Amino acid sequence: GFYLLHSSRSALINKFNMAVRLAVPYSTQKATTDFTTSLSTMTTLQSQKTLFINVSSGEMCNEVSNFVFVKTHKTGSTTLRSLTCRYGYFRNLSFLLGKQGVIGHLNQLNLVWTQNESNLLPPIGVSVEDHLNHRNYNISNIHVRYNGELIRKLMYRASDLKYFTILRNPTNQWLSQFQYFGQYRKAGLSLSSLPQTLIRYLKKLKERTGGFNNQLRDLGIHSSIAYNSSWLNETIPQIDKEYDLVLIMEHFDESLILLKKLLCWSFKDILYVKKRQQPNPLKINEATRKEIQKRNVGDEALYDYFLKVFWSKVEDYGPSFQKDLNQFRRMLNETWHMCVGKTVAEKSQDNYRYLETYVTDNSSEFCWALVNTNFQMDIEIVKRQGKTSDDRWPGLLKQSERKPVVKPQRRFPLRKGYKRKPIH
Ligand SMILES: Nc1ncnc2c1ncn2[C@@H]1O[C@H](COP(=O)(O)OS(=O)(=O)O)[C@@H](OP(=O)(O)O)[C@H]1O
Repeated sequence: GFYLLHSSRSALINKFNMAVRLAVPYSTQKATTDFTTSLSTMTTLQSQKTLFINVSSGEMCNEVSNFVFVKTHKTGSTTLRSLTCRYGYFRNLSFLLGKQGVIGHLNQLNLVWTQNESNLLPPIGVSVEDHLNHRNYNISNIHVRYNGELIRKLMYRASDLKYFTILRNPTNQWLSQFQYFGQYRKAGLSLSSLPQTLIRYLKKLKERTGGFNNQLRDLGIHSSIAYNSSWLNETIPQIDKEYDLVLIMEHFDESLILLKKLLCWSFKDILYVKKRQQPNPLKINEATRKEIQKRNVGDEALYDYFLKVFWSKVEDYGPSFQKDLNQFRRMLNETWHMCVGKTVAEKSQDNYRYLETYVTDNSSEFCWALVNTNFQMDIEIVKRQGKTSDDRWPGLLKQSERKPVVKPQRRFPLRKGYKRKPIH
């Protein structure tokens, strides 16, 4: 795992002591070893670039702050996006964002980018009218059908960006989208009888319809490839070359340990609260699953391939993987108790769409950003990049707590009956 240098670590690391002491502020070193204090000192660290040492290999690495996260649909991507937003928000980094949409998703990268016009929000420090300078973004993490060439034109340090995305078991991904986006309603089906009626609906679908192979599509691959096995066999290894890491939703925490290593981030950077979780996910029988699988052939091949790549990366990580994972999970648990107050199921028509979490009273700005109720932090990010209004903002913010005024605190109140456990 990666640790900030600490003087009591091995002789190998002591070799680098001098260099790291020069590069890393003392408060940052302390932050990694004392998690509770680290949260309260978080806001003082925002603009510091941090140099870490990889304890297992003794290698030094530089924190990566320029990256492209290709956001797929219904794959845990809002959770992943939320932590990447937090990372960039506290470091004053610029996000590639569209002018339209409540939080800047572009969906299709149909770029309007001329001297007179741009459909992007400017990066920090650039005016809204300076259209040709709507580029040099540090982070791309919105929904946008991937087009590497186009994205690279817009990003800062395009040659050394890190790329990652996330995939999910394709049947569960399809079910999640079918339910969440209300596609069952458009199909004339009711949610309560879906487990029984879905199979009939699937069998009647015309070939190549029904919103299958969406993960391939989000990665910018034309749907015709999904049904052609020789093209698939050629295309998937090419996708592999484009990405430094493909996370797997079913192994979310493990994936984040790999991401932390790739980006040379701290444990604190990868902490998260689950977003967009449906309280009543569909449960279907094996025969229905098979019908979905048959149509999702492209996504199935994609997922199988990257699941293998994922496990080989875990193996390459070495024996400290389990220890790091355990440490991370302890921190997740502690953070949850510290930051999360109530959880509410948000309803839309006949469906409870997702669970929304709210911060505890008097919590810190870190907790506010971690919990990110109703996209509050995303809204601050688009505002910071020149978006002045959106009809949906008041509606989103209405139910949520206001952004707290932050006073650094040493300790945070715990829920009644919860005992704080040491992290190490
Ligand atoms: N950490 C973690 N681990 C496991 N699963 C997780 C996690 N975070 C989100 N989720 C599940 O991801 C689904 C939401 O995906 P997205 O955020 O990508 O949806 S969206 O396309 O942005 O609307 C949604 O799946 P369903 O509940 O099946 O719909 C979430 O429950």
